[in-house]
Amino acid sequence: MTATVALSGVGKRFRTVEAVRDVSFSLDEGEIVALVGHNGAGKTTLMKLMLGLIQPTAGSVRVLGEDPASGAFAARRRLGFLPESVSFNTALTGRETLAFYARLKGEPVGEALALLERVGLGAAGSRRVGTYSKGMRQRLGLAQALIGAPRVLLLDEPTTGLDPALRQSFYEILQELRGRGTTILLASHALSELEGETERVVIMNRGAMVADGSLAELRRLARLPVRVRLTAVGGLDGLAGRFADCGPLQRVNGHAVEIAVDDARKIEVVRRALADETRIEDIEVTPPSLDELYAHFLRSGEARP
Ligand SMILES: Nc1ncnc2c1ncn2[C@@H]1O[C@H](COP(=O)(O)OP(=O)(O)OP(=O)(O)O)[C@@H](O)[C@H]1O
Repeated sequence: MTATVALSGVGKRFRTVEAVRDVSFSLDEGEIVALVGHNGAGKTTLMKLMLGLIQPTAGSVRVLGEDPASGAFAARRRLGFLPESVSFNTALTGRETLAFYARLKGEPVGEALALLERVGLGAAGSRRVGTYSKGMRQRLGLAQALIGAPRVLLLDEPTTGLDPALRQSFYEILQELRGRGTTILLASHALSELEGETERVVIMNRGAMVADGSLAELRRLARLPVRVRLTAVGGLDGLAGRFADCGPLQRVNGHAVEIAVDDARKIEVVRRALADETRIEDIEVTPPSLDELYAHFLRSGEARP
């Protein structure tokens, strides 16, 4: 894998605010990485550093092998950015807007206009942006970010304002870009929707990185319990007692219990439940969600000195 973005010991201070401190990670070609953290955690600051809009006060930032804050940052054309709040000139049409950004980037206008179709705005291309819905403006923002087939795409809360169907097609576009080797960094608060879309997650807390890994790695590190839900035929008579030694157990309703088991013991619990097949009619095993992992790593980050 080739690293497209490399951060090493990066810090950024705005007067008294330490927005980012000692952050190191690198992003590879063809990966979608979620950047998550509470408001003010430093996500946008990291993106601005990668774009070269601001300079780090410590450490180094390299994007496509160059320093983005240097005046001669030739790789800027290979970078796409969708800011958190997209604001366009409302008097221009969608087509005029994309043509404007294409010229600004020195890219062929025709190719940029084809992106309107790609984000589902083909039919609305000749309408003024002032008449667009929030979701349409967001898609125009994505089309703008895709001009010039960027090798690195930085998206700041891109799915805000998109309905579920649009969100789905938005992630389809990202998966396609990933397949072509684009690096995608996606800052978001929408943890549950990220779960199926990204393999790797970087968690920020008050300017510091508190976790970086695939969901599987984060689950292994966090050692949070897996939930095993057993649904019994008839009542719960004796069921709680038979699984009491497996972990904390909660009644869900008159037919089901949920046991929080160590990952290492889940198979044993499932086997035991299967051996009870005359009584157990359903078994559901749920690993810790990204929401739970996020809360865990924020807590453990807070616990650090
Ligand atoms: N130009 C600036 N001047 C002073 N402080 C700033 C500046 N930009 C960011 N900050 C501060 O740096 C910290 C990190 O801000 P940043 O915008 O990176 O957070 P974020 O994780 O993107 O938050 P959100 O989820 O709300 O977008 C915050 O405390 C913010 O107030």
